[in-house]
Amino acid sequence: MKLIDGKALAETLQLHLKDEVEALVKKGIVPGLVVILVGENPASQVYVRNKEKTALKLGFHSKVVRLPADTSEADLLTLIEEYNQDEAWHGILVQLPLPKHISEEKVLLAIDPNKDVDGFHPMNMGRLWAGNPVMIPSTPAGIMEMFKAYQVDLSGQRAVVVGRSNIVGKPMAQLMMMGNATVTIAHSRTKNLSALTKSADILVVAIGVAKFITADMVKKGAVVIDVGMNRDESLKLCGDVDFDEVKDVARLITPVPGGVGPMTITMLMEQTVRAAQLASQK
Ligand SMILES: NC(=O)C1=CN([C@@H]2O[C@H](COP(=O)(O)OP(=O)(O)OC[C@H]3O[C@@H](n4cnc5c(N)ncnc54)[C@H](OP(=O)(O)O)[C@@H]3O)[C@@H](O)[C@H]2O)C=CC1
Ligand SMILES: Nc1nc(=O)c2c([nH]1)NC[C@@H]1CN(c3ccc(C(=O)N[C@@H](CCC(=O)O)C(=O)O)cc3)C=[N+]21
Repeated sequence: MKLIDGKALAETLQLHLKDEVEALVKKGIVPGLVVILVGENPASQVYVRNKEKTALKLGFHSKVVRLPADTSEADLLTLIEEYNQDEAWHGILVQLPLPKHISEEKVLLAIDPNKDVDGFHPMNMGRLWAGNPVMIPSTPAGIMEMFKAYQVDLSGQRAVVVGRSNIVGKPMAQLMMMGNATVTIAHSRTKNLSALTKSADILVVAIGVAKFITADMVKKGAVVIDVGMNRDESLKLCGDVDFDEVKDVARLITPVPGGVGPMTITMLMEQTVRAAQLASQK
């Protein structure tokens, strides 16, 4: 077994990004990322803090807008429109999940697709599925970077994605299909899931169930990517894959923490730099 070190790869990529930011700053453009967080979800607080830290480290213009949980949908939409109009901000990210009284669909539609560094706007989702992506969701984008760095050739491989969310599972499947893998998407209604996962050369798991994937569900020599962010019995951070078991079966495997998470943040920063570059070419 070999570890896919997402933390180290993220740091390497961030060094390159820093150079790109410096080049932009010389041209008078400072990449700007605004993160909007509604409510007090504790996990969201951690992620948002990590994003803010990284943005500042890279020399971005960065801001986190923290709004109370009872913020109205109308007020949030108005705020998004203000950031859409303001040229100082190249990326706008509204942290998910949102409180129940706010429509996620309306909020995602309100973000200018050119500033949608998450790639969650239906326009960007459509472009991705049409095979001409502009903004790519950062978690699957980070996983594709891991494949590149660890020379995982997807072509002709059998890939299985467990989880069908719009933010991870679906875009992940499409990106691997674009890399010429043969992709199957599994979910909570999939029958005989373990036979399916065991057939995978590449297994990506994004379900949010602690240590769900056990060694008997994995093919010997598979590449296993664990997107999950859960707490185990002792409240320790853990993934959807039972790492201690599966590491002896897999050829390559990502840890949690230190795997997909740091790559997600890095790709978000990269998309913001790209959004700033695109805006400067207009
Ligand atoms: N590291 C990172 O950067 C990121 C980590 N995450 C983490 O990844 C996990 C998934 O997130 P997200 O994609 O938003 O998840 P969602 O909760 O939106 O979706 C979960 C998906 O998993 C499926 N699922 C749930 N239980 C099972 C099961 N027992 N067997 C098979 N499929 C199942 C669901 O199926 P169905 O559709 O049938 O309900 C659904 O498609 C979470 O732990 C989240 O915290 C998320 C984003 C980024
Ligand atoms: N609009 C939006 N965009 C997102 O990109 C988005 C979102 N909403 N909602 C929630 C998910 C989750 N997510 C993570 C980001 C970083 C880590 C991360 O940094 N993880 C560290 C550990 C963090 C810790 O210590 O808890 C690691 O895995 O090593 C994890 C998860 C982004 N998401």
